[in-house]
Amino acid sequence: MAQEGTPVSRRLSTVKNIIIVLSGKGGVGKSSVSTQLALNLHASSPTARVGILDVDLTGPSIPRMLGVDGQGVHQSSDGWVPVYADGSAARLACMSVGFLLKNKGDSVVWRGPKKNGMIRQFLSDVRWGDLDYLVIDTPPGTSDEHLSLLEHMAPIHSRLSAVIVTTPQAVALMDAMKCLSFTRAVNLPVLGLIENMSGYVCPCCGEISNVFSTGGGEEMARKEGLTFLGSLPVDTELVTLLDGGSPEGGESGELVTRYPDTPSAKLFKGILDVILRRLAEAPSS
Ligand SMILES: Nc1ncnc2c1ncn2[C@@H]1O[C@H](COP(=O)(O)OP(=O)(O)OP(=O)(O)O)[C@@H](O)[C@H]1O
Ligand code: SF4
Repeated sequence: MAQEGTPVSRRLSTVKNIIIVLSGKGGVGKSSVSTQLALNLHASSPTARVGILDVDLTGPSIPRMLGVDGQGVHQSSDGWVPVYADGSAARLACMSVGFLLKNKGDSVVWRGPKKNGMIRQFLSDVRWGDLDYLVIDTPPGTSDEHLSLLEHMAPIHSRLSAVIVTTPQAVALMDAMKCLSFTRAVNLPVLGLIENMSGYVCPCCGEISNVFSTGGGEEMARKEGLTFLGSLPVDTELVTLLDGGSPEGGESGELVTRYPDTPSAKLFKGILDVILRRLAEAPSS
């Protein structure tokens, strides 16, 4: 097929759905939502094959959240072999610039063309194999990385969709609006909006208290004609799991087995149901 002619489109021809996770503002929990989305998609069926690609080049956090940051990718004759976060099951593949840095904690200071080249390489050189879903975690805002991603994936645009993450605060919502305008400008379908850090799960009794404002995301979704995917409260169990990795990195598969017991996992199931329904409605390539 003519549209499958670029190295990126050829490599991603075995990927059924590509979900780009966006946020207007930094620190609203985009990477934790990307990680949870990948974990929930992985758990959605015993055969689901999921990839997660971290293109937050200057602040890659997915390897740490998945508990695999001590590991490295290696080069095969057919490209980079991703790191599997579910151990020998090998159904949850992860690729991040974090695996390529010499020292943990090193940061990447690259100009636009180098970032663009790295993103192209991530999209064309990773040996994902057959995937039902590829989740892409992006930097906050709408930057060179977002434009590069969309440019390289233009031939497979019909398989792309986005999820927008915000917190309930007015300043985050304003930035989420900018993000939404970006998706409209580049004609990227939005599956819906998630309001993260919406209320607080009490570590003693598990009750959700609305200590901060909540509902702003839902209100924005209603006004803008977006699907509201759901709210996720501040969950101390989740943060311990995602941020508490050992200095050497965690055991592969550990997060996959521990995550389902968190309050967030139970709430994310509802969000996943809506995402899967929305994906089924969307026209496929
Ligand atoms: N619902 C939540 N409950 C508790 N902690 C959370 C929640 N969501 C995110 N966090 C924590 O908040 C911090 C920031 O989250 P995260 O890195 O996912 O944000 P981000 O939007 O991807 O940030 P960046 O701007 O660096 O890309 C992390 O320590 C994460 O574990
Ligand atoms: S929700 Fe409030 S009252 Fe209930 S256990 Fe937690 S802190 Fe105590």
